[in-house]
Amino acid sequence: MTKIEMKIMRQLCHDNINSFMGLCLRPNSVCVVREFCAKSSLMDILRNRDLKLDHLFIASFVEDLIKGMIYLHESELKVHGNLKSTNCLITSRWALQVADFGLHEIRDDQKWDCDYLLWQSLLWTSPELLKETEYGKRTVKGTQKGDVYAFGIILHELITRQGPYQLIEYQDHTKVEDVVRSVGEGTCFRPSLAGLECQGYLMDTMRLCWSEYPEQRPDFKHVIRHKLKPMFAGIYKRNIMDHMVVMMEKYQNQLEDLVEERTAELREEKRRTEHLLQRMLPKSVAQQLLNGHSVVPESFPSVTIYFSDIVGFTKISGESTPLQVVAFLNKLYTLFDSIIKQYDVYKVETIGDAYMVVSGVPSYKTESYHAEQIGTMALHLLAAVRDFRIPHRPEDQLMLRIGLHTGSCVAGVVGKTMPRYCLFGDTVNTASRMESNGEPLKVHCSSSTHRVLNSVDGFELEERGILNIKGKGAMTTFWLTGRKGFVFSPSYPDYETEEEPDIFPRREIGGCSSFNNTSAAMRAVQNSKLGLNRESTLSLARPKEGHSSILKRLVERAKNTETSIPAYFTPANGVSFGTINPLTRPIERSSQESGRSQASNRFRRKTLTPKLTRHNHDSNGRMHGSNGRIAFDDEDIVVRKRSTSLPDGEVLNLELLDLYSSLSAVPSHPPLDSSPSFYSPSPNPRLSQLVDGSFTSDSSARSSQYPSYRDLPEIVPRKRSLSCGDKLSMLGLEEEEDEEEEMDRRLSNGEPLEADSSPLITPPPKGRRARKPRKSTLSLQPTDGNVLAKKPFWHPSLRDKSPDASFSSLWRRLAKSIGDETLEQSPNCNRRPVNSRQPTPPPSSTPLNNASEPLLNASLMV
Ligand SMILES: Nc1nc2c(ncn2[C@@H]2O[C@H](COP(=O)(O)OP(=O)(O)OP(=O)(O)O)[C@@H](O)[C@H]2O)c(=O)[nH]1
Ligand SMILES: [Mg+2]
Repeated sequence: MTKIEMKIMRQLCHDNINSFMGLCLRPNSVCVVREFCAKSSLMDILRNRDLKLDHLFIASFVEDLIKGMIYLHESELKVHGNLKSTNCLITSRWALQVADFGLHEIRDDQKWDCDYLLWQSLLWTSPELLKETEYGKRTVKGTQKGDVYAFGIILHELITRQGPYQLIEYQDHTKVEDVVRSVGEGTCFRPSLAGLECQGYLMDTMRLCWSEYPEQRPDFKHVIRHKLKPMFAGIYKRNIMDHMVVMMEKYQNQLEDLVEERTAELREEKRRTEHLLQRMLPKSVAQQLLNGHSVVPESFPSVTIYFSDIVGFTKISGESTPLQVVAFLNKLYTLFDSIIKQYDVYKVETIGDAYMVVSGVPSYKTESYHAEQIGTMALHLLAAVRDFRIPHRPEDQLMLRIGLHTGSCVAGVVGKTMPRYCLFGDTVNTASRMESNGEPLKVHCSSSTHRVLNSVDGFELEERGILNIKGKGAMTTFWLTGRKGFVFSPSYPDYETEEEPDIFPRREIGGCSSFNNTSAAMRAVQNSKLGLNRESTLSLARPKEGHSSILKRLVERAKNTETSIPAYFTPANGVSFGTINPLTRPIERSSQESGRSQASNRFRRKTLTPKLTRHNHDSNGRMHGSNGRIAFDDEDIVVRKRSTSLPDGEVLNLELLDLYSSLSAVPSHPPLDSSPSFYSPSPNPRLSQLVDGSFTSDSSARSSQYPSYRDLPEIVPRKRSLSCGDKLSMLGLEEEEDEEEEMDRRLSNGEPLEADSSPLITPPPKGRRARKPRKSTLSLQPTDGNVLAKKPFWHPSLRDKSPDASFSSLWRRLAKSIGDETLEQSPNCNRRPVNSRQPTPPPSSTPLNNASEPLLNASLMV
């Protein structure tokens, strides 16, 4: 039985049927050898969220599946018996092929690696077959109605992309088993249609296909194909070859988008890393490290250093929980950080309650400038601390002691694991001594700082007297009490709503997080006269070429929420407000660009509303003979006839396709009339209309690039080029249309459809390989006996088939690759169809030219 079945299987030949080669028997397993499909299974494709499948892809898969199943059901095999999305394979050219049919006797003993796989494989099995097989304990041949049931489940999968019964997330068998048992119990448990975004006819078809009673399920050829006809309208509008080119282009564009998105993510990660580094080290130093340079220690002549410490911190910590201490210090240092941002200073470090800041490092200006920055900052911090409340001890006044000193120092990076930018020299010690010998809520400074501050306008200093400083001896020191003209408000920013560092929380990509709480930030600015961090808010605003879609979206979003952000510049430390609108320019630019596809960029110089001029058209608007023209104001582009089936060997003008698709964002224009010049309402269809030789208005094709199923027209008058499997050579074009119309009429009148007297697929003559009529656009041409020679390499009839991959050459490759394994099938069997239009190349001269892509796939069955 199996041998006969295999013979039949080997004779099957259809673009949508995966070729079966034979079996390879091993001691404990049987390998099925079949054609390899580069893009793996439909289930894998649907699960891959990176792949955007628009309705054209889905419709094309459905159409291929239906064609394959019609062929299979009309073949001698009659039944698939194992239809599921893992057995619908996708070729490198995005054609769907039905695989793993038949051989139920061999599968009967199949062992599953785990229970999940067993139960999962039953999700496509109809209730009556579940009962018959006792939930997969036995394998049966299956039935055509069972295949239809499986098709219904696959259709649902195609729409939801969430696996059969939307169980994509469940990887344990219990849930899957529950579902299978519910189906088997005959309770009409089926995938949910609630909230499904698809048109009514799709849901109807699904419901019909998975009817509880097999006799209520429709057949593929007459009912399913007819019911789903509106879905294929998009495909038929183009001919299959145009469609394939468009599909491949779309795939390519998707890949480009994906690369762009990933690049944007990478860029963002890099930005975060750099940002993190820049928070740990001064910017210039971080940049040197990022550039791979070592940082040489640098000496600075006269910098001013600030030290502060909390008086009684040890006592406070002793009386508090560690978490309270962390919360307290976090609140305090967030406040400090927000203040010091306004000054030209660098925060060196915090050690416990100690806070160290320097001005003059790593970029040095003048002695007085740096002393002035630190002096003003110290007064500002002191003012803020007076009003500061310890969160868990609101009654206590925080006692901060501040010390300043001016002098020379050396700065450099120490350590490799956690590199730190440190200051060295006696100036650091002296500044620390000034702090430790100071008094709470006072700024204590050395004589050198006093000298410099005295030279700057407005600083008020009082001599403290002579102090014996440990390790230094007697020193005259001073109190910095204020600065004339500067009133530091005791209020401080609402640090709880202050912008958070965007390196740790992954909230928004692209630096928009700074604006997340715009109003809070503005409030903070107004309350405290503090500025926003211009640096971080502007980081997104750098214009850059080739915005990724993620960035485009972000910029668009930012634009929508955009407000003028008051930004505070500190020429006089806290007196003036300005307004910046950092995002405006780049947004304008990116939003203009976002509306266009990449292809459009190439044609940007052309006007976006091209005038099409028809040439050689008749009164019906049909185009004759040679080329049409598109006039772009002053430029003419020749529209070539679709070339692939033309005897003069013209080629499809892909550039033009690109151009047309690039114009898809152009708003619609009035439909065509018969005047010689008109506007293009929708570019892509226009091309297909041009090449098809007829002009009709086409509204459905104006939909966006990824329309939902709702966008599909309910009923679209069939206007199509013929596709593979159509019996055009026998019927002629008109007969084909008549047959369709007749079927439409009968179905709409509720008349039964009797078996087709002229089947699309001629049943294979007994003992001979089925001959499949291959037509498509070729049939529009006078057959000259060697039409195949004119087929381009991507012609559907050649999809995934090496022209030289005759069975014998495949067999030789297989035999070579598996050595002396037993092969069930005779290699001498000639698989070339008797009436094949392509002469069979002699086996000896058959080059194995497709070696880079394996053509065989051996799936293991234990
Ligand atoms: N790329 C590629 N992947 C394949 C091919 N055939 C199968 N696969 C992968 O292997 C998975 C499992 O396929 P099979 O081994 O046939 O198992 P199954 O379809 O779940 O079960 P049965 O066919 O009933 O044995 C598929 O989902 C694909 O991911 C192929 O031709 N090409
Ligand atoms: Mg399989």
